[in-house]
Amino acid sequence: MTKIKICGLRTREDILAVNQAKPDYCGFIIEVPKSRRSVNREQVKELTAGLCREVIPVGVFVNAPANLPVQLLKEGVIAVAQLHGQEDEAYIAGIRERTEKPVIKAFSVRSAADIERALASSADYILLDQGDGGTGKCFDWSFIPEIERPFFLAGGLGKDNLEQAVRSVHPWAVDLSSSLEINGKKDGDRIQEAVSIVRRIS
Ligand SMILES: O=C(O)c1ccccc1NCC(=O)[C@H](O)[C@H](O)COP(=O)(O)O
Repeated sequence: MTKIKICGLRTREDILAVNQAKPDYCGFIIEVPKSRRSVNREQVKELTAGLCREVIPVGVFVNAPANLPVQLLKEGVIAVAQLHGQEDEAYIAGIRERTEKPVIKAFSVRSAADIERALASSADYILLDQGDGGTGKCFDWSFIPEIERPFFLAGGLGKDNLEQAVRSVHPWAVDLSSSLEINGKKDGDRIQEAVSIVRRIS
């Protein structure tokens, strides 16, 4: 069954919405000043405290000092670290050794070579995305070959292309953010609709 991650949660209303819709994962953009979805470590602690147990909390980081994801993983505030910057193999290895928790490494796809680079990653999961993350835009899925390892597909996914993405690209998980927002805020009905689409077709 294809898994679904809802990313960029910021408020208690967002938590109530995912508790109801029950995606497999939810994501928090943590201390990324350039993102309007950024939350600080205290906020993410408060938010995840209200999260139901079935939904796995993922911390999304961009070139953060490694102590930030390590501390939050060790405290159990997040269960998975998603690295969305230029973190290298040594950084990934360090987090895994220090925490024994899973790591998702995101790659921006502009060519088939970017996919090759992603496939060589030692991370537990790779995430194929457009641009810097949270852009609401798709990349060209025709770059994606048959992939044996589990991967997240992200970038511009929404109700109009979710079914096509699952059926044609066969990702292990889909990751959505922008299309689930109205005026910059997550919308509970859109979250529910996206989860229902994925549950129905997988
Ligand atoms: O969402 C952000 O603002 C963001 C900022 C910096 C790094 C990553 C970010 N988002 C990561 C995600 O996992 C998004 O869900 C993913 O890129 C898909 O986004 P969208 O195209 O908006 O559905």
